[in-house]
Amino acid sequence: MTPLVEVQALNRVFTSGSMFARRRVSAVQDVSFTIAAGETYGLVGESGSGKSTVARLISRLDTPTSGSIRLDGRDIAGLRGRELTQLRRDVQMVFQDPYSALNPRMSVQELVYEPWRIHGLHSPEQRRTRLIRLLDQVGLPRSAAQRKPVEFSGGQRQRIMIARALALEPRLLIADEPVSALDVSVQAQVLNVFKDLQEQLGLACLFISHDLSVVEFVSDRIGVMYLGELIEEGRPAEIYRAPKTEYTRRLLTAIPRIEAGP
Ligand SMILES: Nc1ncnc2c1ncn2[C@@H]1O[C@H](COP(=O)(O)OP(=O)(O)OP(=O)(O)O)[C@@H](O)[C@H]1O
Repeated sequence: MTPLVEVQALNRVFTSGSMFARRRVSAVQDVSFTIAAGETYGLVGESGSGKSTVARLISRLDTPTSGSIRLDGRDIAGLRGRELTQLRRDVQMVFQDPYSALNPRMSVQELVYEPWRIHGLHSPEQRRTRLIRLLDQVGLPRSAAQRKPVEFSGGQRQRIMIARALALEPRLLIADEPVSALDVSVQAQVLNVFKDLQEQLGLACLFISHDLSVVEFVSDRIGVMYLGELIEEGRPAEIYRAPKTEYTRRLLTAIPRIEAGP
C-alpha cells in the first residue's frame, strides 16, 4: 500500500552571510521516512537537529535543496493552483506557542471559522454544528466559543489550536513541539487529546519534540534526528529496549516517562 507521506533523500542546505564569509548549514541531510494513513510518526532530536525544517518542507512552507516528498504518491513539489490549495487543507500544523499563534482579538468561534471562510466551506448552520463537535473533540466546553484566547490557560489555548487545525479535516497533522511551552502537569492532558484524536479520527500525524518521553507517549514509530540526519528509526518499545546509537541512549536517560491519564 502507498504510504500517505513518503519522504525520500531529503536535503535542505541554508546559505547565509556575505560573499567573503559564507555560512552553509546542512539542516536536513539525506532524510527518508514514511508515514502510513492513521499513523503517528514521532520525530525527536535536540534543538537545531532539523526537525522543524522537515516539517516546513512537508507543508511546503519551504523548498528542498534536493529529494522528494510525496503525499498519496504525488510529489508535492509540482503542485500548483487548486492542487496546492488542497495541499494547504490536507496538511495542517500545530506550533509550539499558542500564545503568539492565535489572534488575540478573535473569539474561539471566529478562530475556528476563519479557515472555513478562507476556503469557502460550509453553511452557517453546518459551521455551528461542526464547531460544537470540534470543541467536544478537543475537550473544551461549548461556552468557550464566544471567549477570546487571553481568557484561557496555555493547555486550553493549545486545544483551540488543535481544533482550528482539525477544522479543515486534514489528512496529516504536523505538531511541532506542541507541548513544550506547557507546564509538565498540563503536557499529559494535551498529549491525551492527541491520542484520543488518533483513535477517534484515525488521523496521521507527524509529531515533533526534543523530548523522547513525549514522543514515545503518542507515536507508533519514532525517528531520531541528529545534526540533520535521521540516525535511528523504530517502534517506541524497540528504541527503549535496544537503542542503536549512543545519541539515542543519551536521550533515553534524560527524563521521566509520561503516564496515561485516567
Ligand atoms: N531560514 C534559515 N536560514 C539559515 N539557517 C537555518 C534556517 N532555518 C533553520 N536553519 C538552521 O538549520 C538547522 C536546523 O534547524 P531546525 O529549526 O530545523 O531544527 P530543530 O531541530 O527544529 O530545532 P528547534 O527545535 O530549536 O527549532 C539549525 O542549525 C538552524 O540554525
